[in-house]
Amino acid sequence: MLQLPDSPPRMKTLVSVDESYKLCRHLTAKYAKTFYLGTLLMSPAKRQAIWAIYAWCRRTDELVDGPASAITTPETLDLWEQHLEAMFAGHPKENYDVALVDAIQRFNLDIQPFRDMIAGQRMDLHRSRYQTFEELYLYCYRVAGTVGLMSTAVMEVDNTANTAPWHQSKPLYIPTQEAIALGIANQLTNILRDVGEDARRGRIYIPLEDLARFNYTEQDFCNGVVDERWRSLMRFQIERARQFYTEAEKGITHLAPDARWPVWAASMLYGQILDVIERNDYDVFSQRAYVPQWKKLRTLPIAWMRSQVL
Ligand SMILES: CC(C)=CCC/C(C)=C/CC/C(C)=C/CC/C(C)=C/[C@@H]1[C@@H](COP(=O)(O)OP(=O)(O)O)[C@]1(C)CC/C=C(\C)CC/C=C(\C)CCC=C(C)C
Ligand SMILES: [Mn+2]
Repeated sequence: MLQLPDSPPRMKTLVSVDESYKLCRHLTAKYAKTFYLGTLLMSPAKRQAIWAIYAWCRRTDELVDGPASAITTPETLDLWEQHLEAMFAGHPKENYDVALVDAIQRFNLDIQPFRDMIAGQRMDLHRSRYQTFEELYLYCYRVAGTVGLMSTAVMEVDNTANTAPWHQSKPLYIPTQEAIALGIANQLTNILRDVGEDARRGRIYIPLEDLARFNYTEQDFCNGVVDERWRSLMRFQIERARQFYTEAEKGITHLAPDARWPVWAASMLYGQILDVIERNDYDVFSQRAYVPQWKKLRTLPIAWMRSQVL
């Protein structure tokens, strides 16, 4: 269980940078098999930084979603935000933070996406319904689009085109919108995969305006009704998520060459969850869409090909 300590001791002795990266690596490997696989395709410095970011994001999410979430209050998140400010000032408070402080300095990370992520977790404290897609989009930007921004800063953009004389008039393209789009696509996928789990916790992330459009009620949702209305509604949601994957994938070619394969892999692997939902005939209430390991491994060479030619 991940938990924020009530009041950290003043002069706590923390682990070394290497030890801290190891902790972050273990956490990533344990909680995020798909992302972990993607990070193994990166250069050592980049993969370590992504583990540190992952660990911070996961621990932030656990505050509102984990086993001890019942005792999380807005003040808990205020304290978490103070720890964040301290990290960006170079002062880690906990063992996991040591690696993130190192990554912040190495990659000159911006604090704003981290603050926005906390704002997204605050939404989970007091909201369990979204009326429109615009409202859901803001939530998705905060909890996931921000991860795209954090990760892009680590993976770096391709600046080779700008150093070649024949490209000098071409401005450096930073694929910010595409990075956010991949975060949104992943989060929409998460939402569709976790419908059953969220319904049991009284949460509906699918916009209520979409439920109404397909004549499907909140009561149907809470009862886990899978019928033609639900299938049409899910087809619509899946199509929307895929549009974000398509937008995101156009940006991959603008990333540094060594980052393209892991990002193609992460995008394709996460997108396959949508294929499984379709194969399960859209029943996300009683079964969890799961991509088997052998299928994930089979995807890696295809992702590599795309990273070379697209
Ligand atoms: C130009 C271009 C395409 C650049 C690529 C940018 C890029 C790498 C984008 C990826 C963005 C990404 C991995 C987003 C993750 C979204 C996500 C899964 C968010 C989860 C939120 C809350 O959901 P929920 O509570 O419903 O989910 P659980 O059931 O609890 O899982 C999060 C849990 C918020 C916290 C996010 C994470 C823990 C994931 C962080 C992931 C990374 C840092 C890994 C990035 C991976 C690679 C391979 C670069
Ligand atoms: Mn969560």
